[in-house]
Amino acid sequence: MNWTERIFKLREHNTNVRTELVAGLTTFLSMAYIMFVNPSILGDAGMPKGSVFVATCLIAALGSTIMALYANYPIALAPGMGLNAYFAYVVVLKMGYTWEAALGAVFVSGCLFLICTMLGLRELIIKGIPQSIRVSITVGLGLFLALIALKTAGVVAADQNTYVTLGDLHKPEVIMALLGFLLIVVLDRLKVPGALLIGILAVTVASFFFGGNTFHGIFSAPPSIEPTFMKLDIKTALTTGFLNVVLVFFLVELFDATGTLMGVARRAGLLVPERMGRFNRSLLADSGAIFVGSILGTSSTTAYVESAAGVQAGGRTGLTALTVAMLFLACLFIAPLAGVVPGYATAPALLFVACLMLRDLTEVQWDETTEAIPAVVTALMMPFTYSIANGLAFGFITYAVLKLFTGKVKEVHWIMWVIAALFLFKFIYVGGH
Ligand SMILES: Nc1ncnc2[nH]cnc12
Repeated sequence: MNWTERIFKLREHNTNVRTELVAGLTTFLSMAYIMFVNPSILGDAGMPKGSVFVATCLIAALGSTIMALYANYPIALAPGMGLNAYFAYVVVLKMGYTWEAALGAVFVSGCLFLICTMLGLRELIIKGIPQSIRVSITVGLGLFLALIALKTAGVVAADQNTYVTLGDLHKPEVIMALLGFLLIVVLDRLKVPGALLIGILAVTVASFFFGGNTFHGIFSAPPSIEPTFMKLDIKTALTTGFLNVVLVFFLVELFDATGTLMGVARRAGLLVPERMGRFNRSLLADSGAIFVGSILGTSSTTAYVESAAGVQAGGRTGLTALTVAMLFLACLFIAPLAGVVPGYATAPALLFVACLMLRDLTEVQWDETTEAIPAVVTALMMPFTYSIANGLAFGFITYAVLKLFTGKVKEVHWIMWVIAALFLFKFIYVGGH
């Protein structure tokens, strides 16, 4: 038996090395933007961009490797969008803390997160989440992905009066993205292997002819990680004034990662009773990555919803995540090549996956509004607040309140009351952030 079969049990999962590699490449291409976006966002907080680039690649590689080898899950990790913006624009630029102190807060929240996971608190929370909200997590992730994709493709644009509006459909990027989307749907329907990857590469090739894309070479030496390595300020992070920052990091990390893991694992058919041991391992893998990331010099690492693209391409085991890890590692040296895939080339793949994730809406109990409304609220608030954790927070609170006032208190697991109260307290005390 070869090593891939021994470690990842490919046959048991009805998959093979080729499918897993294609799935890994698909997920990687869908999330590679973080290598460039994260340094840009954290750079706004005064962090050295080159160093953040190295930290981002290293923690994505390390986190995804742990997920691959320890949990055998096809889910990749990287510093999450949302929390990086909170880190830079709220904690550093608005509240006036140093980025070193903000890294310290990520470290402390990561430790809390790991302790919480090891004590089995996360499992308890997951068991207490009602079926309707579980379903809506996948749907909400789908809507969240759709928004990211449509915005990246330029199909949806910001508007001062209406928040969102139609983008400029005459732009070559938008047209290429829309054609790429149709190409992926057709190829997938015709069961062509690697449909998503073909779509991404086709738009990338077209971008050289119609989008003004240029080639900047293949290799480059990585910058030094020294400016952010071990620069975290834990002392400030432990002061009382910093408590709410740590609390926000902790709650968003907890529910963002848990929601993503549940949603993507469910789509991969891995959230079944006989495979729950692996799910519990996946929870440990992502909590460990957060505080290691803060030591390297990046905001909170989380399971990536873009992994759903690889799952759609057939990825079912850790070999998919290991492929992503190796590609992130390689990117330390081939950043110019990775940078050649434009956002509007990966957006069609994400939009396609997003559409498929809405299928779970059929599982909502539509004739029982105390189940259906919290489910819809959860799903809607994810894209509309640009946060998976906020979607869950609104869903939990709505669920608890509706059950309380309709005489259905007994249907609610005690942990749901605790979480709903905690989120209510957070919204009242900390407000929107
Ligand atoms: N915060 C986040 N959670 C899940 N997937 C993501 N992909 C990018 N940012 C993410």
